Amino acid sequence: MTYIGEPNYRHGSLHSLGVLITNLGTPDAPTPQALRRYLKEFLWDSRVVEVPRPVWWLLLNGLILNTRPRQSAAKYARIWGKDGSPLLTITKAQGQAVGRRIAERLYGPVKVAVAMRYGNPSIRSGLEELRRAGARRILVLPLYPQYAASTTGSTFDAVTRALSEWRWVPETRFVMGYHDDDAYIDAVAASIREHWATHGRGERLLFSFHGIPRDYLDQGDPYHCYCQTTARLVAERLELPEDRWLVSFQSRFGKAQWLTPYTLETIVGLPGQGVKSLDVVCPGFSADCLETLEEIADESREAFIEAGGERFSYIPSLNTRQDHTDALADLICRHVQGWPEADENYDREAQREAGELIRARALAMGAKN
Ligand SMILES: C=CC1=C(C)c2cc3[nH]c(cc4nc(cc5[nH]c(cc1n2)c(C)c5CCC(=O)O)C(CCC(=O)O)=C4C)c(C)c3C=C
Ligand SMILES: [Fe+2]
Ligand SMILES: [Fe+2]
Repeated sequence: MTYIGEPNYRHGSLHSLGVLITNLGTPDAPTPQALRRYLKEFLWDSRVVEVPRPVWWLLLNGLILNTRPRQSAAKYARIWGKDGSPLLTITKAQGQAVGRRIAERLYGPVKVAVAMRYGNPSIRSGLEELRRAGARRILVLPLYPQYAASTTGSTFDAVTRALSEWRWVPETRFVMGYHDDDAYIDAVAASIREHWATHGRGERLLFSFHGIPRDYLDQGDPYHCYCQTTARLVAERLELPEDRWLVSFQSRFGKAQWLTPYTLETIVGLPGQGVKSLDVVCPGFSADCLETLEEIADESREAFIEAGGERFSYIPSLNTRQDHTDALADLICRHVQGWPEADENYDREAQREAGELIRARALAMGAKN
């Protein structure tokens, strides 16, 4: 085994704090070939599909990867922007905005890198970017407000797997979720209030979260609980009566039972109950992506209107809203507490001088740098 090392390390180098901001990932292009590559990596993750490997290998390679890439590519083509996949473009912009905000708030040097759990830029390349910037302490922030083993847990696996190949393993911390974080809840509530002020208010507000198999909840995954808590807290902030809001779960994959009620069934059932205007918000997605732009804003809207609904309004994800950036920056600043770069007594000049001294001593003792 050869570990990734620091052959050119200069004694006394100024160490920095690294922040790795991650999201799920997206194909490189809206084509069947790119989708095949992306789905192969994504759906082979045993945190995502827990079916025994030999059975799943046959199903995935014999059936799913021969049909789904084409269908999904057509959906991606509908939302693809001039700079690529919205999920990637938005996550990169979030990384830059959060980087600027934490550089103002932290005392020592800090580097932010953006990475995707599947596809590009990979977790490995994001960590490498941080290593090159001298990050000896790394905070990982997966942009999933509600912890799920299949998202946050899987990101933990990928990060620790990559770091296990490093010679000099950095101090590492993870943000495992922020479903009830005050600033996050406030930002979601503010985005809804602003949407209502501009577009008017529907008779009901539906909180739609990505689903997971029902069995994962039964095995102890806290995701379902966290989604319910987020929705309740936002509804409380908005002072919405109980009968004005609902929670549902979207994007079911495969034949097994997933978390219910299903979003599509809920949406098409509402006009029959007399609900003709509906607002939908997806607080589990920190960036707009296929699941919000295509499945909710397009497909679900059509289904609602076809079922007799009159007005359907999708409330965008928090994306690069200032209050979202501030909430994420605040989360980072709280999680790096106790690390020197976050300490108000951190003195950049003193660190640099100490570095010079160490380097001079190392040279005097015959080290090569
Ligand atoms: C926000 C949290 C998410 C959870 C939880 C989640 C679980 C989960 N997803 C699949 C299968 C697919 N998801 C796909 C797309 C997708 N999923 C999320 C987020 C969560 N997934 C996002 C943000 C996206 C969009 C990515 C983008 O490029 O815009 C897809 C790919 C698209 C498709 O072919 O339909 C699949 C497949 C499972 C099986 C699962 C839990 C076990
Ligand atoms: Fe998903
Ligand atoms: Fe629960």
